[in-house]
Amino acid sequence: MIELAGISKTFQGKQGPIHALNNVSLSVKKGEIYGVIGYSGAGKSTLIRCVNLLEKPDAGSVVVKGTDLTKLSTKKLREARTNIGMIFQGFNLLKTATVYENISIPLKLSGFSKKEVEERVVKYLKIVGLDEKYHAYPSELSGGQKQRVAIARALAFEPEILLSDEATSALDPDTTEAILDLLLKINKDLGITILLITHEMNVIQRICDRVAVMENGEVIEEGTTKDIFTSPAHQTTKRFVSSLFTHKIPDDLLEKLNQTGQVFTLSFFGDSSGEPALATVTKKFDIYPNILSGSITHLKDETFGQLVVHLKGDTAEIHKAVRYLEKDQVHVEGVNISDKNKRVS
Ligand SMILES: Nc1ncnc2c1ncn2[C@@H]1O[C@H](COP(=O)(O)OP(=O)(O)OP(=O)(O)O)[C@@H](O)[C@H]1O
Repeated sequence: MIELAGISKTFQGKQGPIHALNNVSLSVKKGEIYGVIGYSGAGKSTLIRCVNLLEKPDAGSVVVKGTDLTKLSTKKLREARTNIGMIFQGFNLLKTATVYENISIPLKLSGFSKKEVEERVVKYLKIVGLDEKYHAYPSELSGGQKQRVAIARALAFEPEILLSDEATSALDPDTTEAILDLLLKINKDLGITILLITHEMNVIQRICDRVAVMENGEVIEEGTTKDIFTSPAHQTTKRFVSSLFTHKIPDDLLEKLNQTGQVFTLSFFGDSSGEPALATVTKKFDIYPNILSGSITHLKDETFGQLVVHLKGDTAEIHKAVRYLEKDQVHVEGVNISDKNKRVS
């Protein structure tokens, strides 16, 4: 649906050139929710703005539904953009216009008939759950309600793609949850493909099918949300995952425990989260587990649990137990002495 290939973008800053994007490629499939995560300055905003050419890349192609947008005339690009809605952290609503007008004005300007405009405003305000606020001004709405208006405005053009630029970053945790639920509903019920950028791992955890991690203008890791959570490879990805699972084991305890066995992080997915895997290996092998920390949460469609355990016993028995767990769909990662001082993820 969206194919970015070799995208580079350099800005001329006061202190010299800033390489905001350096040869970035990624591919978003039809119907999925794809998240790009990174710390401030990683290049996320520049990247998402390249998808609808609000930012023109210096190099690379932006192919949306088979058409390279960088090759289009201004007129054709304007048409192509109507298929790509966008929502922003700051909502970008007209302050002096009502909720109704915020949605209807862009439609009128695009040439829709009065009847069509009315039908669409009613339909999409209902979908975002704001059909009682037609005549309110943005100043009379909460942050979550403003974002709902912005989402209705984007949906009113009936796009196949929705770009979300930190849409929940200015919202409190409960409102964030509600807006993420709305994005899931839009994706599922209307079949809209969503590409979002965020610096919050809980956004990825809750709604994304796949994720790219960005740093210094580059994609440093990419995969399904499940893979990124169970086996993050890059240090930055590990930091993002551990921001949700803070199993911090004190240094001296870790050192002591590793003298009588080994400490592991066990990650469970889906059905395996409900199985007593640890109890089974304890019966089968000559090991004694001690649970140091644990948590369970939901990824988009699956349950994801983590346990940090100390397995006490003979090295050979521990290895057999680990192999058994791995066969049982449990992802096992050792927490070594060299990992102390780091959060376990
Ligand atoms: N118009 C611009 N002119 C000059 N430099 C820019 C411009 N836009 C972005 N940059 C620089 O490009 C780099 C990437 O910025 P970008 O906003 O894409 O990052 P980001 O990951 O979205 O960060 P944040 O989460 O803080 O918005 C930064 O160093 C930024 O200062």
